[in-house]
Amino acid sequence: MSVPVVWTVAGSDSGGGAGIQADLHTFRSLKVHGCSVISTVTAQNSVETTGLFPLAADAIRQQLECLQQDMPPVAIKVGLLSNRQHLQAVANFLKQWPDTLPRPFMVWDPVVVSTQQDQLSELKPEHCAKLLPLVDIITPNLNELSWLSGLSVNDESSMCRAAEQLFHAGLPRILVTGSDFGRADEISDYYLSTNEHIQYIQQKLKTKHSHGTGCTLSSAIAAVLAHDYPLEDAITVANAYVHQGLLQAKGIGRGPGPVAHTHWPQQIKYFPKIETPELPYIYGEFPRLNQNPGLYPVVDSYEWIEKLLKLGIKTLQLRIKDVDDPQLETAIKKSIQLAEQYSAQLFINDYWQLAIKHNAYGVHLGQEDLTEANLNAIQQAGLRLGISTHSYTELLIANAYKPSYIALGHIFPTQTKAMPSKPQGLERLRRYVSLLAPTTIPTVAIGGISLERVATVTATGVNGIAVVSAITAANDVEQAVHQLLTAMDAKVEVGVAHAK
Ligand SMILES: Cc1ncc(COP(=O)(O)OP(=O)(O)O)c(N)n1
Ligand SMILES: Cc1nc(C(=O)O)sc1CCOP(=O)(O)O
Ligand SMILES: [Mg+2]
Repeated sequence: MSVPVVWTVAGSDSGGGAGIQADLHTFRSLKVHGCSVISTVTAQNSVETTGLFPLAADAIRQQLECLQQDMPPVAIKVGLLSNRQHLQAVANFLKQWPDTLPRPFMVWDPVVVSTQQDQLSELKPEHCAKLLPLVDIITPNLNELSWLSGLSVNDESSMCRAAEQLFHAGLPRILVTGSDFGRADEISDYYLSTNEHIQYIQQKLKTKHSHGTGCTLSSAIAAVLAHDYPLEDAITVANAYVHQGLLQAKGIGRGPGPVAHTHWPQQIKYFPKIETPELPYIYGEFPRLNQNPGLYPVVDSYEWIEKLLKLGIKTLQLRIKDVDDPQLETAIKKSIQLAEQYSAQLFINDYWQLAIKHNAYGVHLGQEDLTEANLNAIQQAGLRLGISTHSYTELLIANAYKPSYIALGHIFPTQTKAMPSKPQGLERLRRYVSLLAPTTIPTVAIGGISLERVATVTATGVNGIAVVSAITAANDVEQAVHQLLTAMDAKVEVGVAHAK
């Protein structure tokens, strides 16, 4: 597989902790090929900056043009631009991006002042208006946001006002980094666009070795995006990469040492808590499953439920998509009663009120349902809860509710449902399964899983495999169930189950 190319346009930090050096370390750790366009050479150590040597704007232009001829990027991170001419050179280059090349994703970290509080740039906020409409996201800290917007920012509402001002200037999105707004223990990055507000929250760390965090975060966002993750996941993984780097940072030099650069974050303890204003808060956890899901058919009628229970299936889902079906409540009620007789784990998709009313074993909800459904009521009624996820970000949101299982989809292309996200593939499934392992919450893979694919999916360590068409489109259902179970090496006898 080819390695994605990412560029950084930034200053050189002779101390090796920030700027171009931090960006290239990040790119290497996150497995992209990094190209570097140097804007300024700084004489800098961990204590002070003693010299700034901005290159001529023409040197920046030539580096950019030379790279474009041969190594076009998937994403570009822009850091230190020392003056108006630098900014103009980058803006002109982007404006003339040829239609023949895919447009790269642009991340701009507007660096003005160093960690040691040295002024690094002569840029004025009014110069920045030229670049704002050409980038996809900027990643300022609170001081930089204040500087850019000309507004004082000291709480969430002034932060949102400052962001609005930049949106009016043509900026589409912003990630405001490292804000605590007076909280003692937690620190947040806020992602804001005209219609979204996501907060990435971490425990505050005591380390002083945080040199290069802003550069590292923005270059990590560019690197993860280049691997074709959605933006909210690029931010999630970049946030975890920086948190891991802060925890592992060793002091080098007498001042603040550099963030450590290791590898793609793999442990859930490094990942942020994610909140949005719409997501409900609930305390406690949902009941555990009686057994791992194993083969988990998802079907749309009572008749299917009955057939599968008789074949020995122990975890299954009733997913009726016709809201006007006059038999809806009857089908749900009868399915719940029959599954109970077979001691099976039946999940009702979507209709959580009916599931509570008829005392179902569990409910399955999608991410968008989390904001609508009454999770407290489901929990109080003692029902299990399964939650769908399609990304790192959704997985972390689901995990915070301590559900009975977490579904990971869609793994392969599926004909059964129109999906807004891309198929995740086995490599991401493996990453998610191992990320969730310490939580002991069972995982279920779904989407495009056919008999031929079952063995490789099982090998990821996932605890359940949910299928629709592999069963409902089979000519011989009993044989399909038998083959799927055999492929999963499930120790369930087929065709002999009886109600208790
Ligand atoms: C096991 C399992 N995983 C995912 C889904 C999808 O649920 P949802 O996101 O609620 O979408 P719909 O099924 O309602 O279209 C599922 N049903 N089961
Ligand atoms: C209902 C559903 N939910 C998905 C998700 O990823 O959330 S994929 C999916 C369809 C699964 O059907 P099949 O096994 O026929 O591909
Ligand atoms: Mg649903």
